[in-house]
Formats: sequence, structure tokens, C-alpha cells
Amino acid sequence: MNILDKIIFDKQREVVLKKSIIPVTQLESSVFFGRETISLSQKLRTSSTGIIAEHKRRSPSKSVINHNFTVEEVVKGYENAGACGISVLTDGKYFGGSLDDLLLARASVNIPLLRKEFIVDEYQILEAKAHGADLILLIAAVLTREEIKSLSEFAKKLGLEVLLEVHNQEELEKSIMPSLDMIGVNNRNLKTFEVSLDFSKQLASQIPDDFVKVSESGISSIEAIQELKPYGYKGFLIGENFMKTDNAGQAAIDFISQL
Ligand SMILES: O=C(O)c1ccccc1NCC(=O)[C@H](O)[C@H](O)COP(=O)(O)O
Repeated sequence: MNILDKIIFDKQREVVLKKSIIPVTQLESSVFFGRETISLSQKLRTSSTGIIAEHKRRSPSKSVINHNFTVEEVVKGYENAGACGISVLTDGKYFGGSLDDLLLARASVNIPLLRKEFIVDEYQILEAKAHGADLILLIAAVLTREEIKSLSEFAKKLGLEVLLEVHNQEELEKSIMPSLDMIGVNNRNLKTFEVSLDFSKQLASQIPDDFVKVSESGISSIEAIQELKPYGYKGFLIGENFMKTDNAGQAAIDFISQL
């Protein structure tokens, strides 16, 4: 079993367990459930920088990245740096994240928050809304077209935007539908961990203009952004490059100020 299959296997079991502990009615009674969300896609369309900075403690490909900061320090640093939005990894087992991280981030900043999660069930979308997210991620590699349609339509009904992640042409072709806002090309093959900006470059022309294009993973230099912009990318998701430093917020300031 590759790592992505393992993550999804565990996630499906986790969701069954969580559903039996926290009822939907409890999620719907959260103070954040009725909150008006902030659009990341609109911000990206008009931004000259397009950085989506990620809170990421560890990952399957890199093991420990950073456990030294509080969530508040990181996300406030990212907001001060001028990030368009923040991605908060909420998976515990493989990334050391949690829904509490998302809640703390929501209480700390006023820019769009992505719940970065392996979503397989509507219940996780309700969790995202209840914990202050503005948008969710759907990963084409682990969902059928029908699942992408029903999950994205469910998210839209709750006022959440949808970032659909693809890694190859087949995933892109099966996924295009009006209920998506942004299409992200992951430069990391989640099965082998190979990273190359070529994945973003190769798929760019096949992403319809209706969707904001986002390039994700393995971005660590200004040159990479300059290489990707001519392909129409408006958003750039960066995690490790900021989190591996001893001050993620300052690293984001240094990076964004050069764009
Ligand atoms: O980052 C991983 O090792 C990983 C492994 C398996 C599934 C997902 C994984 N990462 C999620 C992401 O998409 C990245 O955290 C995100 O795009 C930022 O990437 P980076 O800037 O390279 O940290």
C-alpha cells in the first residue's frame, strides 16, 4: 500500500469513530458555523503575490519539520507577511495537526483559512465549517467524479470554497465541474514523493480559465514563482520552505517582500 492509500484507509476509520463521538448537531452549534466566509479565490485573482502559506509540523516525506512554534505565532506571522491565505493541516497521524490548530488559527487571523485534510466524507466538511475554515481541499487522486461533485456541492452550500487538487491529466479531466473554485496542481507525487514544478507547467494549459490556478508543494525560491506565473498560476502553496526555518513568519516576510 502506498502512503496515500494508507492515509485514506486510516482517515475513513477515523471519520467513522469521530461521527460516533461528536454528532452533527454539535458541529452545527459552533459559533463559527454561521460565520460569513472570506473568499480566497477573489484574493488570488487580484493579488500580485498569491502566497498561501501552510502550517505544517511534519509530513510523511520529511518527517519532523518544526514543532517549536505555537499555531498563533505562525499564522499571525503569515498574516503580517501579507499571505493571501493560510493552509492549516489538520491530520494528526501523519502531519501532527488537529482541528484545534484550525480553531486557534481562526481566532488569530482574519484572512482565508484552508482546512488541509484528506476529505472523504461530508462530515469533515461540517467540521471544517465549525472550526472556522473558509475553504476545503479535495484530492482528485482519492475521490471519484461523483464524490468530487457531491462533496464540492455540499461545501458550496455551506459557503465554503473548494480547492481541487490534481497531479496529472487523468485526474484533471475527471474533475472539472462548476462547483470548484480553484484547481491546484500538486508538484509532489503523493505516492512516490517525487517533486517537480514540471507537473504544474505541463497541466497549466488544460485548466479552464474559469478556475484560479494554484501550484502546490516544493516551492522554495522566488525563481520558482517567476517560472510558474507565465503559465497562469495565481496561487502558490508553500509549507516546508517557511516552516523549516526558526521563524516561519519572518521567512514569509523575507520571501513575499521579494515578489
Ligand atoms: O508533504 C508531504 O510529504 C505529503 C505526503 C503525502 C500527502 C500529502 C503531503 N503533503 C500535503 C501537501 O500538499 C503539502 O503540505 C503542501 O502542498 C505544501 O508543500 P511543501 O511546500 O512542499 O511543504
